[in-house]
Amino acid sequence: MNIDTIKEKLKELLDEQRFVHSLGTMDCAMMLAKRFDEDVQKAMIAGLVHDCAKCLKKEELLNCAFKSGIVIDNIMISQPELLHGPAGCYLAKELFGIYDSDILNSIAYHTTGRENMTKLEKIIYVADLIEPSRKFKSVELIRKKSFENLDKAVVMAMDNTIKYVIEKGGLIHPSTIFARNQLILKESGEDS
Ligand SMILES: Nc1ncnc2c1ncn2[C@@H]1O[C@H](COP(=O)(O)OP(=O)(O)O)[C@@H](O)[C@H]1O
Repeated sequence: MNIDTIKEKLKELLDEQRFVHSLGTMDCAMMLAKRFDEDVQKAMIAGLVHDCAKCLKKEELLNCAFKSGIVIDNIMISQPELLHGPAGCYLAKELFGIYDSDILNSIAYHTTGRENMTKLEKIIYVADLIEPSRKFKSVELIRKKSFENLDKAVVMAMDNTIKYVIEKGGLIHPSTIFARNQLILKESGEDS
């Protein structure tokens, strides 16, 4: 499926604001892919499709998440906003005919991140947070960092999300903690 066909189909699945966010994420993913020598087409598709399950009702969300093949844990069940990544991975295959595992994993893990993230997974994780319609306080700092050092930008993005979830009194998904620790250890040269 080409990008224009994906856009048309995606428009039917998402509300206006989420569709605009998806186009913004696609553009940022494209720029980051060029900057960090990643496959631009893959980055654009992953950025465009990453939130395709965002507007599903809870029952459908659970159903698609369980069919994705991604391990669905108790934290995800008790915070269902964490299910749209895995559910999106399933829909990406079913509705958009996407079978590239790096694209599918970038969609599946775009909310939590995980240990050993690929370059594409990091690009989608960051692009989701820095796209132009995002307006939170430290967004400009993360935008700037994302074109200088992708790993540091992922850590900054995780810090921002972790603080936000804590302020809401929510549970932090452990994959985010593992991913963040790994990237910080790598940066300080203590991961080997
Ligand atoms: N690592 C995490 N652990 C727990 N909850 C999270 C985590 N990351 C994000 N969330 C929650 O999931 C929601 C959806 O995340 P995300 O898809 O990144 O945001 P958005 O819906 O703004 O695109 C966030 O608003 C937050 O409440």
